[in-house]
Order: sequence, then C-alpha cells, then structure tokens
Amino acid sequence: MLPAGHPAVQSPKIGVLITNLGTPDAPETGAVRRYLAQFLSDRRVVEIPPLLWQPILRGIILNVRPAKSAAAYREVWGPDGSPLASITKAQARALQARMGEQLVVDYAMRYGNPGIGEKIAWLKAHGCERILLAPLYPQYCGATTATANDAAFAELAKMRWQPAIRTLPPYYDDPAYIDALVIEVRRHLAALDFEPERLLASFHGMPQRTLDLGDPYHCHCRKTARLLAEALGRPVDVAFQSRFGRAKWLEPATDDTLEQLARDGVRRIAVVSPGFSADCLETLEEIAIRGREQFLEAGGSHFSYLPCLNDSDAGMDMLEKLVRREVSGWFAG
Ligand SMILES: C=CC1=C(C)c2cc3[nH]c(cc4nc(cc5[nH]c(cc1n2)c(C)c5CCC(=O)O)C(CCC(=O)O)=C4C)c(C)c3C=C
Ligand SMILES: [Fe+2]
Ligand SMILES: [Fe+2]
Repeated sequence: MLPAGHPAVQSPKIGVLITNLGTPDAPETGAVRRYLAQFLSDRRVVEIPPLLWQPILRGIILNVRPAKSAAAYREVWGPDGSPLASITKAQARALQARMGEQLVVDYAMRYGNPGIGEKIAWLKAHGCERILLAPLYPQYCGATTATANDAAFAELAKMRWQPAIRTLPPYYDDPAYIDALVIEVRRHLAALDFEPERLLASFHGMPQRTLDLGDPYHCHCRKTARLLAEALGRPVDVAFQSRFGRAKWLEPATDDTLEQLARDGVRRIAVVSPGFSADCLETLEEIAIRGREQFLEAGGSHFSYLPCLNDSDAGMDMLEKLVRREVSGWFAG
C-alpha cells in the first residue's frame, strides 16, 4: 500500500517494436541489389565464412539475382509498395489502436527501411524506458528471430542510458496463434467454390545444416502443423519453400510436393503459409502465382492460396494477446 497522500507511482512509457524481415524500397534492380546485399551479408543468414562467401555474393549473386527478383517483386507490388511493408505497417497501426495510449507501437525491418536501430533510437528519444521487441516469426530461427534481436541490441550497444528490453518468445504452439490460424483457414476455405482434397502448409525453408547444428525452426514448423491439423480435424501436409543456393535445404520442397501431389492424382488443393505473419514475395509470387502454375501444369484442376493472418481481426486478436502478456509485468501495480 502507498502511504496516504503519496502520489501514485507513474508507469514508465512502454514501446512495442514489431519487426519483420524487410523488403526492397522499389521493385527495381538497384533497390533489390541493395536489399539483397544487406540481407545476404548477414552471417546469421549465410553461414559461410565471409572470405569465401563475399566474392560469390558480390561477383555472381548480386549481378544475376536482383533483376530476376525485381521482376518477381513487380508481380506483387501494390499501391502502398511492397506487400510485406504495407501489411506490417497496417499491423502496427491496428495494434496501436487496440492498445490505446498505454503503449507506443511502431514497426521496423531487419533489412532495408525503416531499420530496427533507427526505430529503437526513436522510441528511446520519445521517452520509452521499456521496449518490447516483437519479431513476428511464430517459429524461431537464428536467421530471422535472432538476427532481428541482434540488430536491436547493436543499437543499444551505442547507448549510455539504455531502455529495458524484453523480446517476444516464439509462439509456434501458442493456443492464441493456433486459434487465429484455425479461424482464418476455416474462413478462407468456406469462401472457396471447391472442396480441396488436401491442405498443404508451406513454410519457408532453411539449410538442413542449420537443423543439424541445433536450430529449432524445423521442429517448431512441424509442431505448428500438427496442432493446426488437430484443431482443424483434418490432415495438414508440410513442405518447405524458397530454396536458395546449392546446399541441401529442408525437405520436402514445396514445388516438388505440389508437382508430386498432382501427378499422384490430387486435383484440388489449398495452400497455407502459417510461418509468414504477413503476405510477401514468398507467398504471393512463389506460392500463389508460381505454385499454382506448377500444380495446374502437373495435372491439378483447382488451386487456392489462403492468405496469411496479416491484419485480420483474428491475427490482431492474437498479436494483442501476445503483446499484453509480455508487457503486463511492466505496469506499476
Ligand atoms: C519466415 C521465415 C523465414 C526464414 C526462416 C527465412 C530464411 C532464409 N531466407 C533466405 C533467403 C531469401 N529469403 C527471401 C525473402 C524472404 N524470406 C522471408 C522469410 C524467411 N526467410 C520473407 C518474409 C521474405 C520476403 C521478403 C519480401 O520482400 O517480401 C529472399 C529474397 C527474395 C528473392 O530474391 O527471391 C532471399 C534471397 C535464406 C538464405 C534463409 C535461411 C538461412
Ligand atoms: Fe527468406
Ligand atoms: Fe522465393
């Protein structure tokens, strides 16, 4: 109890920084090259010694890939820019509206703009003495979750007077997340004009070596899919997309799986990407455009890509719940 007449303890201002991977500023070769140079120089993403990797990256990849990727980005670019950027911005806005003045909500990107360091500095300058870092990856991966936190801590390393920090844990098996997926999958399936024979969950891949070294990502993806299948009461197939480079990646690969299913006689399929909190190049171009072509060319007749949680009511209910849980210990009692 506070002594009579003692002013109530003031809660310090709390910031919430949601982060995602990042995206180029424009669907043009130069912008994509700058983005890929930053992304693929991250040693959490490509774990090849820089003396070996940088000549390959600068000599080959950054000369060949940006033009191809820019063309893919143009296929999905919207009036508000890259889908990943516009959806992440909408999520931050919706979360701010739900939290009211209790919290300052902002968003940042690990690669490209707006950067994580700049937003941490901004939140601190605007009086946030406590900041929740929320990398929006349900499944933990060193190449996504950890590197987002690294970028924030690199900014803190420059500060004499740091804010206090919490990081959002992975939420791959959190009932709030599974519930949100179930609501959205059911809603989108109900709107289809066909009944899919199979539901495929396509997660972003990573090198097999990362799993062998102890990264929990693969296990997290598998558990999400199992819980989703149990909650939906129907089987969910799992595959890993977006293979990059020559090393062995997690299997089965989404493109091979789509072709194989069609060859095996599956005609109608729905694909969902539970590992992406926002639709992006990897879902809208690789799955919804190219995946569809692959499946139909291999003999399928009906294909539907079910959107990510994005800023849907169910997705925002989940995010609000996860964030409230993390910051609740920060309010003066
Ligand atoms: C959701 C989790 C993700 C993991 C795990 C991940 C690992 C990973 N990615 C690459 C290489 C690339 N990824 C690219 C795009 C991209 N990746 C994710 C998410 C994860 N990546 C997202 C959300 C996006 C889309 C960005 C957008 O602008 O919409 C790309 C760039 C696109 C391209 O040129 O094709 C590359 C390259 C590696 C090597 C890796 C694991 C180590
Ligand atoms: Fe990726
Ligand atoms: Fe891709």
